[in-house]
Amino acid sequence: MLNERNPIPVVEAIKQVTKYCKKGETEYIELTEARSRVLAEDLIADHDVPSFDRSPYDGYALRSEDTTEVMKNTPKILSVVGHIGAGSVYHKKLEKNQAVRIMTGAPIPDGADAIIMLEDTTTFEESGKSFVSIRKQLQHQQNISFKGEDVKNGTALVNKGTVINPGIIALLATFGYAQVPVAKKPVIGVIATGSELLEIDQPLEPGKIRNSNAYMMIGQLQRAGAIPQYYGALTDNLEESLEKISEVMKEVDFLITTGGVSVGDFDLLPEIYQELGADVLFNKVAMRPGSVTTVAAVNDTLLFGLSGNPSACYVGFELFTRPIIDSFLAKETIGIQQEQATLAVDFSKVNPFDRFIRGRYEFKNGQLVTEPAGKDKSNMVHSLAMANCLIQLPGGTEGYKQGDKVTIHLLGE
Ligand SMILES: Nc1nc2c(c(=O)[nH]1)N[C@H]1C(S)=C(S)[C@@H](COP(=O)(O)OP(=O)(O)OC[C@H]3O[C@@H](n4cnc5c(N)ncnc54)[C@H](O)[C@@H]3O)O[C@H]1N2
Ligand code: MOO
Ligand SMILES: [Mg+2]
Repeated sequence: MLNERNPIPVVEAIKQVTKYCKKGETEYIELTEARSRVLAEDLIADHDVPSFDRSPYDGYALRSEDTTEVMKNTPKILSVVGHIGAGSVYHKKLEKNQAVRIMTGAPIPDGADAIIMLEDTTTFEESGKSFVSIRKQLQHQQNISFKGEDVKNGTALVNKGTVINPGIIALLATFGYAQVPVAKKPVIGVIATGSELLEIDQPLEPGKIRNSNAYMMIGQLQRAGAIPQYYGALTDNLEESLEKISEVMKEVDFLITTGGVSVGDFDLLPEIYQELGADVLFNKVAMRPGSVTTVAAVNDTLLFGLSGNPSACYVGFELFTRPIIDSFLAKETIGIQQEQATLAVDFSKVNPFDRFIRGRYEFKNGQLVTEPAGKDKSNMVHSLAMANCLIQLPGGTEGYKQGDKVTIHLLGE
């Protein structure tokens, strides 16, 4: 048990946490439920797409050699021997000077090697028979959508670990995935702590506040692709809290608590970790907000002791819990996307610790620019609502100036 608090660098803290990465199992779900889930197996084509040569136009299928004598003012007349739409097949072989009227998507009849568009033809009837007048010469294989031109059998299409988007859903449907193998979502318990907390349906009372962190984290967990399991708020009572946390740990893959990790008289988490015999990975990180963020492990179950201050809780989640979710889902990329952006305003507050400011980014004249989303104190909630990124300002002895290049962490909204 760590009693002293030695701040460790953020990257070191992330490294400590990711040692406990565990990969979840695979489950099969309906294709209609697959969007935003993580593909658990490589998607490899098991047939050509299209699986037959087909017409890209509404027109006539013909033998290009029958069009060699077509001149500008002397069209060629072909006998129309069939009529097929997409989904139908012309079963005979096309003979000399024959054509089949064909619609987009229909298979090229045997013997035909080109398609002429309807616009380049005139159809007429004579003695109860159909004919088409061809006004254009065609080349061998002209206007054919070839078997396998889109995807060749055996092509690796999408890697496992990729988040499924509507385009991938189109591929999965093309290859007949009625059930899709996806990474099972981790179940993550959420417990709020603090005798001051009211539930969201309770009226305010003197000295009390509504529990916003638990609901915020439920949203963050859903955004990250996990299943939140909310176990309510605990009052500052050691025995009851210890009992509840020990019980909940058995039901979840990971557990997050918010509040009670600092040095206050009612901050019970340090003692709870001790009672649990937990291995405390760190209890101070060289960052603002969230310096008191604590992560402990009981066997392979991580306990994320996030701060009670809303902004510190939010940042602690994004930096430390999100990578664990990504690795449980076996995502190709772990952690939220980082980019370089230009600071749009001065940020003069100096801090020896790295700062993660709730920010907004946008493109201006092709450049990514960013600025704080609102007031920056860790006990504030308002700026969280406006944030679409975290602006990382490395600790030091000087502030930052408008125009400085900074790293931003995109929250994925
Ligand atoms: N003497 C010191 N005091 C404090 C230190 C320190 O190093 N020395 N650290 C400060 C920092 S930094 C932070 S951050 C907070 C962390 O406090 P805890 O994680 O122990 O959280 P609590 O004390 O339980 O609550 C802090 C604050 O947040 C409010 N809170 C708690 N839970 C919720 C919730 N579910 N929804 C909304 N708001 C919540 C709570 O009412 C308090 O106002 O400690 C500083 N102090
Ligand atoms: O560093 Mo505390 O965790 O936000 O203000
Ligand atoms: Mg406290």
